[in-house]
Amino acid sequence: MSPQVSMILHEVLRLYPAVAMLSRSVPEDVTLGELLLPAGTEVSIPILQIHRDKELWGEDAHEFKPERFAEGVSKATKSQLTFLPFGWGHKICIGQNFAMMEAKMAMAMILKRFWFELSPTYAHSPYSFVTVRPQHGAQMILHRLGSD
Ligand code: HEM
Repeated sequence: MSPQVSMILHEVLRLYPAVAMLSRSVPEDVTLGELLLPAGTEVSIPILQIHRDKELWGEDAHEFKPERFAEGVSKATKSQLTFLPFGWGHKICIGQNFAMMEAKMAMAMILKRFWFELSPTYAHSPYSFVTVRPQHGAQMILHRLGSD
């Protein structure tokens, strides 16, 4: 499948990361720059805020622009840890490659048979309840290809 699909999926995961916030607990005293984190400290990693930070992503951080990822994730992030839809480190999502492949296959199967558009009943209201999801669902209208 074309690289454009990966770019689109990455941009969707940037704006709407399924997991909005991660936490880690510090097992032993750690010094981060001038900061001392004593053992037992809970650290939150605000993925959603990092993904939408204008200092990191530019003034258009809230806009849907898949072309940011035209040259891959490391170019888009300037090799910084600013794109974390699957987490990072030793607990990184074990299913990330599978999930990307699955999404591309599902897309290919749909696009082979249909074109689709958002239903006028759709109200854009993403919210985070365990995972980030559309609060009122995502109603689509599917048109069978070649039927009109
Ligand atoms: C778009 C789809 C998915 C997203 C956005 C996602 C995201 C995440 C995130 C953020 C974490 C936490 C990583 C961390 O703490 O650094 C995680 C962990 C995990 N994910 Fe996924 N995931 C997805 C799909 C999947 C799939 C398809 C599987 C299995 C087939 C899977 C299996 C796991 C497992 C087992 C962990 C725990 C890893 C550990 O604690 O060592 N995920 N995922």
